[in-house]
Amino acid sequence: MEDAMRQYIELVEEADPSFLFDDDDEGEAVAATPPPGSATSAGGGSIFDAIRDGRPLAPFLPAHANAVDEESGLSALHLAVDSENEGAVELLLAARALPDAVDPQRSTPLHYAALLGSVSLVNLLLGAGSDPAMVDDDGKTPSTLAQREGHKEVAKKLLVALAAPAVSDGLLPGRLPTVDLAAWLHGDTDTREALALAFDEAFRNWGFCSVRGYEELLPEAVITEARTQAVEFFKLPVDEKRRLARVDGVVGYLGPGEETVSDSVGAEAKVGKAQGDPTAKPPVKAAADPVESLNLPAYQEAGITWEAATAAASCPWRAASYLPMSPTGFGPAAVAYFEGVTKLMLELNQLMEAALNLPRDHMHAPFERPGTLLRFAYYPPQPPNGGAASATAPGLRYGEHTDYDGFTILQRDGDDGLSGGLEIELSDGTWAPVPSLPGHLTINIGDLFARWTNDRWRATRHRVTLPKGTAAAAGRLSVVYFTGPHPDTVVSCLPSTKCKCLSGGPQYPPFKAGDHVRMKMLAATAAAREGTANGEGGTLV
Ligand SMILES: O=C(O)CCC(=O)C(=O)O
Ligand SMILES: [Fe+2]
Repeated sequence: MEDAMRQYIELVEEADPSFLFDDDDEGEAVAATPPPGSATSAGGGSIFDAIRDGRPLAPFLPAHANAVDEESGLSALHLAVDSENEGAVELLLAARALPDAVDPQRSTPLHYAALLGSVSLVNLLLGAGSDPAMVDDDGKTPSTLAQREGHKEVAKKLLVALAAPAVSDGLLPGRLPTVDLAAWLHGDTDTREALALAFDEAFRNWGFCSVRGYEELLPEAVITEARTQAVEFFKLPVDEKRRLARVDGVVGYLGPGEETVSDSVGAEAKVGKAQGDPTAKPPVKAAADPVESLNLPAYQEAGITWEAATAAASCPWRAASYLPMSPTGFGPAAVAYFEGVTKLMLELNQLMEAALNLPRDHMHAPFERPGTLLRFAYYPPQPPNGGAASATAPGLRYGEHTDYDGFTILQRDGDDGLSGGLEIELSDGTWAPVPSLPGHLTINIGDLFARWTNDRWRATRHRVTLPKGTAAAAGRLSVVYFTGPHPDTVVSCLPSTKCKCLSGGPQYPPFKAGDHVRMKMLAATAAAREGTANGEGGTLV
């Protein structure tokens, strides 16, 4: 095994979850700021001259560790890396030079090291906490540059670092593991192997990851159009939206308070592990969720025959009365989104096959006619004190829950690097925000995948909190694609040595995908149907 890979595995094994997602600084570029005074020493010349000439840096440190050359806009660290002066790089980092200073093109020292293809410089910088996810003005990460230049070893190291939680000294803020789909689609065998490994570790440790590089499957313009149309839809008078409520009150339009997602926790207990499910926790006390949603399912309603969802023409909810007449653009925009995000799902399934060493195309048959649900969720503005959030769960927009099915592909507000309220439960029971970054989707898995993988992968509990202060006055839109196999699929432990089913370990009894998902959906909407929710409830058609 490659050294980089071994190091990565060691890092992941040592990682402490409690440091993940402490994302105050997530994604922020740290501008290289010159220290007060000049970067010139009495000893002659500047720190930049000393680096260029290979002279001792001691007279300039630590005072000028973050000096910026006025002419070029480069930090001392940029220059030291560019000069391949490892000694200077070490001294600067030890003197607390900012590892992610940016030059006028927003390139970091790690971009420089990647372009040079220097393994040792990349190691030094990553070790000092350089962020491999930083993008320059051209939207390139260091790993993209290394790949472009044919520096395979460096590219692989950076890809693995990108997907791994930042652990360095355990005190630095962590980040959501990130998987670059473009690298998966176009990378060589080594690259794909590294990504599959990272994918497995992400779901094994956190149950969540971030995905980028999906543009060729799901273009940004399609996302924007779907979001724009959905926002217009939710502005419609409530009577008009209610026309899209469905007879069973489980899918279609659900008004504010008609869902209590935390009621779904534990609803799957009936299909629990024969030996007892050690991860099952008692259901949390339910409060109706102040959210309204339009849910476009592939299969849930009796009487609707499921047709192949990968072909837009036969998408089951397209011809049915699921879609609003107004705004007129919403239907086509939803179909375009559905097509793109379904392609994305199929790639994630292939990553899953590689990650779990499953036979190639193992996921193909169950997903040929997948049981998906496309959900547009709108969290209306709330008064700053938490208003409509109920007394039992003040400050929540969407209660604690695990998702029900396969991959959840979440597109949410947030070009600001903030979480927008999404939080996950860490293994010590504390909650941590999940940063949302431009050009990234958040992926997590639901209980069905956790069971299918015999709990190798985690269905992590999460919730949406109400932002504090005036931010609560802004509405919030999420576009969520719940993926899953055809409802008739019998789910029993995947034939992967990684899932320990082949060796006869404890397993869940087989269950039907559709039964499981349906049970959870019914549980989440039961209170509204029975008229006990504290929301306004609604007349179902
Ligand atoms: O809106 C979000 O950020 C998350 C929504 C969610 O967890 C869900 O719809 O299952
Ligand atoms: Fe969720």
